[in-house]
Amino acid sequence: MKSQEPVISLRGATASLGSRPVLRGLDLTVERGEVVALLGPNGSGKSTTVRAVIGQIPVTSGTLELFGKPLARFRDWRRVGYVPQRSTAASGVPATVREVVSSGRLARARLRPLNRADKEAVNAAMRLVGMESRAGDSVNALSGGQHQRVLIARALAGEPDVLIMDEPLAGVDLASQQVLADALAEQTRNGTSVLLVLHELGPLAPLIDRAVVLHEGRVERVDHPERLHDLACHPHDTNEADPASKIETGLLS
Ligand SMILES: Nc1ncnc2c1ncn2[C@@H]1O[C@H](COP(=O)(O)OP(=O)(O)OP(=O)(O)O)[C@@H](O)[C@H]1O
Repeated sequence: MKSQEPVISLRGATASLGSRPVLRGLDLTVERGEVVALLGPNGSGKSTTVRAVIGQIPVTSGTLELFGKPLARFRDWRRVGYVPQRSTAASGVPATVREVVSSGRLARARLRPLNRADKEAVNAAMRLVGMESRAGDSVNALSGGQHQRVLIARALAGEPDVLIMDEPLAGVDLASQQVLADALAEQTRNGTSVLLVLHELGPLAPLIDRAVVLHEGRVERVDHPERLHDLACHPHDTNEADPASKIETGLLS
């Protein structure tokens, strides 16, 4: 692979849910080592975009490439870590935190028992999100924010080259948000690329290289997060005629 090839490349992508067209010609690129936030109002297609990228929703026209390969030929899923939109790690299954996080290592271990390197990666992932002391606890005994930490640790345990996360901070208290922001900062320092859906930039703002704002299944605007942050905090600085002024009306809240 050439190093210039983007980690994720969507060109003119369209996708539908049932009979409803949701992505309507979406262009999105995540370069190596880049952190890209997807923003936009409810229903603009953010979740659909990330689910299309991981192959859960078919792209009906346009192109989608991962690490320079068309999705249909992409096999190296261990390079991809995915944290779905808020769900619980538990689902009634009596698993411990360590077991759930270890499941994120399976694609790397390929059915052989976890070796020492695998176990170290699992411990490191739990440590990174501040859950190492809860390793032996049942995930059924965790709070919502702790579940979210475990799901992120599960994705990190596979040591992915790209992390794709759908609203990773939803329902997470401020202290946990900061723990997760620090964990992600550590990952990105190591060169991991990130695509994440956010409603608020919050403590992740300093990590984000590019914010992509969707509207009705297309990219409405691409900007540096500081500019969006300024608009959200000082909406009166914006010009009514400027499409940027739309940013204040709930795109970041
Ligand atoms: N299963 C489904 N069948 C039909 N339409 C759906 C389905 N799921 C979602 N949609 C519609 O697809 C559109 C895009 O949804 P999507 O979840 O991608 O938006 P989003 O930007 O992630 O929204 P949110 O901020 O609310 O999470 C919405 O109009 C939604 O109503």
